[in-house]
Amino acid sequence: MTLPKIKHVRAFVVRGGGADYHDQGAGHWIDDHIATPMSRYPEYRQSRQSFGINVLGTLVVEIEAEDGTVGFAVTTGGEPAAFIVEKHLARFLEGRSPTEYEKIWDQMYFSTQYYGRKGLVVNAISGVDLALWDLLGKLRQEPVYHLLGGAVRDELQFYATGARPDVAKELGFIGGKMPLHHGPAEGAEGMKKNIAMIADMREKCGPDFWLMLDCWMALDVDYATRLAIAAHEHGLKWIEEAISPDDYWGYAELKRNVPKGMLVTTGEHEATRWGFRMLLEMDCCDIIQPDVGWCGGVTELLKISALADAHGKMVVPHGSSVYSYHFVITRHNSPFAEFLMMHPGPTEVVPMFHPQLLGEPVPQNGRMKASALDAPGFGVTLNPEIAMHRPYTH
Ligand SMILES: C[C@H](O)[C@H](O)CC(=O)C(=O)O
Ligand SMILES: [Mg+2]
Repeated sequence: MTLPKIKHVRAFVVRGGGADYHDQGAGHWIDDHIATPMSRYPEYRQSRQSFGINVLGTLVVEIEAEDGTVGFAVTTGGEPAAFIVEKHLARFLEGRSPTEYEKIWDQMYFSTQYYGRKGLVVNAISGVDLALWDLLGKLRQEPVYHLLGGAVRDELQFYATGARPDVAKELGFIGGKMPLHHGPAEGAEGMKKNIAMIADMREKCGPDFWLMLDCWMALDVDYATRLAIAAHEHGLKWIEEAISPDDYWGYAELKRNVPKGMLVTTGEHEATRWGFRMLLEMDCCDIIQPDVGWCGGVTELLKISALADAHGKMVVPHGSSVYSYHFVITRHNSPFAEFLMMHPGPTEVVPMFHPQLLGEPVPQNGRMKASALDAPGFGVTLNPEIAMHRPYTH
């Protein structure tokens, strides 16, 4: 079957939540004194928005085929990513068949390598790649997870990320990952408060519920080691992204230092097979957590995942809603998925990328049937009510 060629690629910017899930209103748990690498500066400690965590906004990529079918995806990257998509990447797609995703990825990556390799540029590449898979699914009238090899289980099971693991337990999730609030600059007092929070949640959640801690790159190896040892007493399952993603050596040391049975996880700010090869070969962690909207898209995640499998490691993607669900359901080494609680409390399950997507499935009682993913492509549509801005054209 010959598919119609790609006619046009467009990039838009959207504000207010969605794929840029840190772009929330005042009082949201996700912006409440969470430890970051910027916490060493008192003026940027109380709120992550104060240092610009939400400065970019969401990138929307649309890819239109000659027959009028449109594939789309959302990720972060905002206006600078829109520039890269329109002015640089679009040329590698227009006039080509959507089946050529390998060659297209290769050309996007190597043409931008002199200023790219990670971060924003790979965000932009990921957005294009996901929009391409969405288009391919829509043209073939199949969900993306069928194109990736089909489901290896009947349903997904989820842990929840948010400030209320106790509520997550009541909502049926298998575990709760909470944000760390105080970094090394807040000294012994901050450490005491961090431990008290874990102890309090253990008390509220009972002995068996998984409890995890997200440190968002805020710590150093010494602090992370002391925190892990103290948290072990309260049954912490994993310590996540404890130090800088550039410090592979530090992660290897931390993994050797943590108490037996505690897992070290990282990777949401890592990109491409080459970045993850560093984490895997240096034995930096037990679980890798690529974000499919940031690591290079589905095309790259398949390679990262195969590499992890060969190293006997799990892949539990970071957030990323349907883009993660369609992948996780197809892989044995992705036995569960993350659900980022975007309710401000967070006391209710709301769609992760609300309000940008329509038809976005959510877990019920911590689970989601594979059949919830059966619509063509990634199975979602762009909400026509959101204000989209196209800053560049080509
Ligand atoms: C809660 C974390 O600080 C961050 O906002 C989300 C994250 O890293 C995760 O879901 O993992
Ligand atoms: Mg994280």
